[in-house]
Amino acid sequence: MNILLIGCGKMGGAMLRQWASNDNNHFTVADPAARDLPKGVKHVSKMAELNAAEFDVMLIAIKPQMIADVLPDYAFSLKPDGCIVSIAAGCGIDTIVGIAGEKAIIRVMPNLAAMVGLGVSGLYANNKCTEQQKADVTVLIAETGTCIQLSSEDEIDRLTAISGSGPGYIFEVMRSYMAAAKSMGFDDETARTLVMDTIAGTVETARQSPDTLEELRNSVTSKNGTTQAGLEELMRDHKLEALFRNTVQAAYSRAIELK
Ligand SMILES: NC(=O)C1=CN([C@@H]2O[C@H](COP(=O)(O)OP(=O)(O)OC[C@H]3O[C@@H](n4cnc5c(N)ncnc54)[C@H](OP(=O)(O)O)[C@@H]3O)[C@@H](O)[C@H]2O)C=CC1
Ligand SMILES: O=C(O)[C@@H]1CCC=N1
Repeated sequence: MNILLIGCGKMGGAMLRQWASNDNNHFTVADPAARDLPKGVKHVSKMAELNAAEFDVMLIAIKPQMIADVLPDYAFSLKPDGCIVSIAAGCGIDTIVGIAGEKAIIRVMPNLAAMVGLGVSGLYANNKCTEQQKADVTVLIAETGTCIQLSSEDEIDRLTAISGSGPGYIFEVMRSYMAAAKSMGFDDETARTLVMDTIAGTVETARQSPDTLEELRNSVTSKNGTTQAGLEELMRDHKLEALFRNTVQAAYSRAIELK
């Protein structure tokens, strides 16, 4: 497929790094700021430099607030049977239709772990998309990690609040955990290793185990031991659960505002 990537910042760039290693597709990046693009990727700074080229897929990876300004310039470079894929948070299919007209449109919500091929994305296609388009875009997204098919657009906004923004929450949890390790006297490097290896090992243990997370947590917790003492603080008044619920609700509300 001939793919135009509009916006190649943190997220578009992360996905492009995975895609560029596969020769099946040809990429053109439209982004005035793009630097150090992978070998074989074409670059334009503005629409006029496309020289009337047409694309099978136009992938929108600019900030949602910019779409109304930027997309009209590029909308004509989509082939008549082409497909628009948007990874923008919130920005709904109706908004894209309002700018680009009735088209095959797929919303995808990836996350930053796509950078290392361990992303998780949700995908929702409108009813103008053919089965072939859905299959082609699913294969493309699956090159960056897990791809989950969604049956309503609202699910994309809810998934954004969990996995799209998720790496941001987890980086902050890691940062706080590491600050706690440093307060115990560990230097920066040791604290980082202790926290990252504990989290990576815990995730892998959970992946490989048939047990529930509650059972796994209990298997660490000796009666009257150290973990019990720590968890009594962490779980006091269910504050952690409430904090996560409020966190994802705030992110979901923002996705709705961005529509
Ligand atoms: N970051 C993330 O983890 C995730 C982001 N997303 C979505 O991805 C989209 C991009 O986010 P993110 O990558 O974080 O943002 P970035 O700001 O890193 O990337 C956007 C890129 O678009 C460029 N740009 C600005 N104006 C234009 C233009 N007129 N034409 C082409 N490109 C332009 C920007 O350049 P400049 O910097 O010079 O303005 C930048 O390189 C958003 O819609 C966001 O909702 C989705 C999931 C996860
Ligand atoms: O914060 C944002 O709006 C984007 C969408 C999900 C992650 N980053």
